[in-house]
Amino acid sequence: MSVNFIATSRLPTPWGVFNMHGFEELETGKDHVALSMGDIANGEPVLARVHSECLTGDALFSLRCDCGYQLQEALKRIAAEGRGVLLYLRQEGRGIGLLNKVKAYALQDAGADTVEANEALGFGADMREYSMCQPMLAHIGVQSVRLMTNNPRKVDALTQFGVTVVSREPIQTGMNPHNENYLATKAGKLGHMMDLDAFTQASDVEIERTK
Ligand SMILES: Nc1nc2c(ncn2[C@@H]2O[C@H](COP(=O)(O)OP(=O)(O)OP(=O)(O)O)[C@@H](O)[C@H]2O)c(=O)[nH]1
Ligand SMILES: [Zn+2]
Repeated sequence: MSVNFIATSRLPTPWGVFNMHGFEELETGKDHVALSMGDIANGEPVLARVHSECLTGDALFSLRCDCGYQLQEALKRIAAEGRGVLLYLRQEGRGIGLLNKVKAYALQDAGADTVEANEALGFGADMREYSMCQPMLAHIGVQSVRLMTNNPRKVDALTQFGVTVVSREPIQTGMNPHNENYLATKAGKLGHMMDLDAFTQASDVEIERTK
């Protein structure tokens, strides 16, 4: 996928000030952003997260998944190193879109797991693609990454599309009673490498409110 670079701005966050780089996919018009911090163009491998949009988890505080927790954790780790990059990709619902994800959640409320729900709607378990990542990273000078992910298929897909992944760094956080089954399905059916005992839990206060 070719991308057009649009502009760079500052993005202050609770963990530090990032640079936000906006891109547009030429073929689809979809927009994506990269958040960066520090000297990412000096040739040293860059701590990186390739994060797929999850409106419910990233912005609406949903406890159904671990996305919002991973997003915060990635930004915190980058800020702690003072150097890194996060690609925020607009591939909501593993690529099926927001409203289809709401339909999938409705099927999950009735007993399906995350993979069965996608398949019942006529989609594959994971419809994302990563061809925009290499050109986005190249534009901001990143040559290789230490990728924060539990998903080995993401490492393979990025590698296939020309991104040099020198290592994988686990990012296990935000487990709570609402997403235990979801995380177990990711580990069991989607091949995520997760040690369910090593997860950081969402705080007791957050869980208490949802009983
Ligand atoms: N279709 C569908 N998409 C979901 C569901 N829960 C989360 N998502 C989407 O899944 C994407 C995140 O993918 P995950 O499978 O959680 O994790 P990953 O990106 O593959 O792997 P990590 O790098 O380890 O986080 C986001 O686009 C979410 O919107 C669900 O139940 N159904
Ligand atoms: Zn999510």
